[in-house]
Amino acid sequence: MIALDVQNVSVAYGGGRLALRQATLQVGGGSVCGLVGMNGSGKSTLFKTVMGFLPPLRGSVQVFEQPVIRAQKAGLIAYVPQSEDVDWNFPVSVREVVMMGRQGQMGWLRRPGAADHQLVEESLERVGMSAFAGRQIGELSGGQRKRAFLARALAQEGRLLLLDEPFGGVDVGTSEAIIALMGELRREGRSMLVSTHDLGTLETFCDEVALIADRTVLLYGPTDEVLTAEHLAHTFGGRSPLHAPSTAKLEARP
Ligand SMILES: Nc1ncnc2c1ncn2[C@@H]1O[C@H](COP(=O)(O)OP(=O)(O)OP(=O)(O)O)[C@@H](O)[C@H]1O
Repeated sequence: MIALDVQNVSVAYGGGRLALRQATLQVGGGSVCGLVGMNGSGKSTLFKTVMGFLPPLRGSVQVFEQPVIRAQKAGLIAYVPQSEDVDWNFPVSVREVVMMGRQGQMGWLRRPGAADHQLVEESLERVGMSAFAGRQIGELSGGQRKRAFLARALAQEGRLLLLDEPFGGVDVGTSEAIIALMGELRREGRSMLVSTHDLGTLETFCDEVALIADRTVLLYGPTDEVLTAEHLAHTFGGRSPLHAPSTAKLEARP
């Protein structure tokens, strides 16, 4: 089954110029897909579109064969935002952030039950943040902040995880811990779309890679087919698209 199916999606912020132009991308069920491109190429916009924050002007987005809004309501999509997109002064503790991951499942009026509390503690434990659970989120290091939001995504139990630059501003140890966690999640059958500038580690954790430049997806498919010097030169040289995404089109996995 295809976890994420983005077809010819165009998006603009506030009716301005297009921030995504006819982007097409698929992520296979149970796969980890790296999303690679320069600053301003459209990675965060793609995440926001898949989250349903930005409605496409054209094209369609489906998550596990459901429209985004329905997939969102069903709690299928978990999002780990870029650190820049979080208000770190917000007066909330790490534990409270992680509990926010349960909100969709609880509904707005229900209070968390024992199972919710247990899942929050397990998620904190899994990312090594139990000792920091009571801390205000602004009082964390860069790596701890990433871990806190990863724990929120775990608590949510989403089947598709969107990780926007999980390695930004973290040390080698934290990067390795995040990669190990992604491996565990993949073995659990979760699918991931992971934006990163860290080209060196892509091959270690990605089944698939999507290259994005000038606000559209140039190419996506199996890591070894996509991640060539020539393709990367096109992506980072800002030149025109190589060829249609279908050349390295993903085979659907069971
Ligand atoms: N809130 C916004 N309002 C208007 N335009 C925006 C907004 N956010 C991003 N854009 C524009 O949309 C395009 C894609 O930006 P986006 O933030 O998706 O890139 P990115 O690949 O995530 O970049 P980075 O690697 O720097 O995070 C850019 O041209 C950018 O200037």
